[in-house]
Amino acid sequence: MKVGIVGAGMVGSSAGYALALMGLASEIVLIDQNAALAVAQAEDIAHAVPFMSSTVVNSGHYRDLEGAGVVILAAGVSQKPGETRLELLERNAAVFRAVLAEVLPVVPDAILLIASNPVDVMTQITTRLSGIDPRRVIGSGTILDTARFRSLIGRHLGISPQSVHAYVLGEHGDSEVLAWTSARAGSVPLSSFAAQVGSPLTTEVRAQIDDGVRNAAYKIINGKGSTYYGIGAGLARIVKAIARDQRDVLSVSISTPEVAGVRDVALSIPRVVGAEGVLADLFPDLDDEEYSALNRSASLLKERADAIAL
Ligand SMILES: NC(=O)C1=CN([C@@H]2O[C@H](COP(=O)(O)OP(=O)(O)OC[C@H]3O[C@@H](n4cnc5c(N)ncnc54)[C@H](O)[C@@H]3O)[C@@H](O)[C@H]2O)C=CC1
Ligand SMILES: CC(=O)C(=O)O
Repeated sequence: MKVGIVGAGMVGSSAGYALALMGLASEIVLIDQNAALAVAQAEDIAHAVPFMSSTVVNSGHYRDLEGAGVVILAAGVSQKPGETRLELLERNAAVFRAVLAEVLPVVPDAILLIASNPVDVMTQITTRLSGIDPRRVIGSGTILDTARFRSLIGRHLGISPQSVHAYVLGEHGDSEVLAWTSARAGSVPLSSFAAQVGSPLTTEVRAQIDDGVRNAAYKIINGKGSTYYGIGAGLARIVKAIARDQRDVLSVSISTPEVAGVRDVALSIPRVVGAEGVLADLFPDLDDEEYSALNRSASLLKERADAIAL
């Protein structure tokens, strides 16, 4: 599958690098308003290819997206230290208006995979502006938060994060909801597993993990300016599910008819992802506190998306 990437900065190039190393795309095209940056990133990534795969990596213009099955949208501004994702909204909405006007005429049938923040609202905006079936306009949503959650739980329990089945729901941002109630390790409920291995999930441990997940981006941005390796791999993981029609259950964001009592809102819940985009939505069992938190997250996102003029 040919994959287009619009925005060849840290996130777009990291996604391209991950895709190339994993051999998930036959061809990658990187596009950026800074054409020299796109050329340089494509060349650098192409030099990694002979070690790992046979992906053809190019830079190009919007017309070079023709034939792409997935287009990743990673253009726009990123957070400065202390800035929230939602504070980027007006600036990145303007970027998306310009970018979509170029992308849509060339690849009206491609699946759009959105990374730019605030990713849930950008997903809702893209759905509205494009008129594409909402199941084919996919935000990376909480795929990264879910990876952070699984990593910290795995570390606490002394097991691989791949044996942890837990999801972060709602906004990819401050109001996100760590779904503890439905979390499992292997097939065992998380608290039971934790007790059996002698590493109980005390209130203090849960609070530390919550902080580690919710505030990961702020800490990384303070330390090195931006985050990109994690989301680069996450975007490649979503492309893999699409390109190979894997029907993986991933926490991604799409515009959804109703979540936790809130209508027409883009946010993350676990969803089945395959060649046609999102094939099914899954609503995990939540306790009252988690449900209320998801309702608050959904309400906040809907309010922000409804307020933006297109
Ligand atoms: N969804 C997620 O989990 C994550 C999302 N992000 C978001 O991804 C976005 C990109 O972040 P970075 O790559 O670090 O930023 P960056 O500044 O390194 O790259 C952004 C690129 O977009 C390009 N661009 C801006 N306006 C454009 C336009 N109109 N047309 C074409 N290209 C344009 C810029 O020239 C720049 O190269 C940000 O919004 C950031 O917050 C970052 C990390 C994780
Ligand atoms: C920047 C961002 O959205 C993240 O790393 O979660």
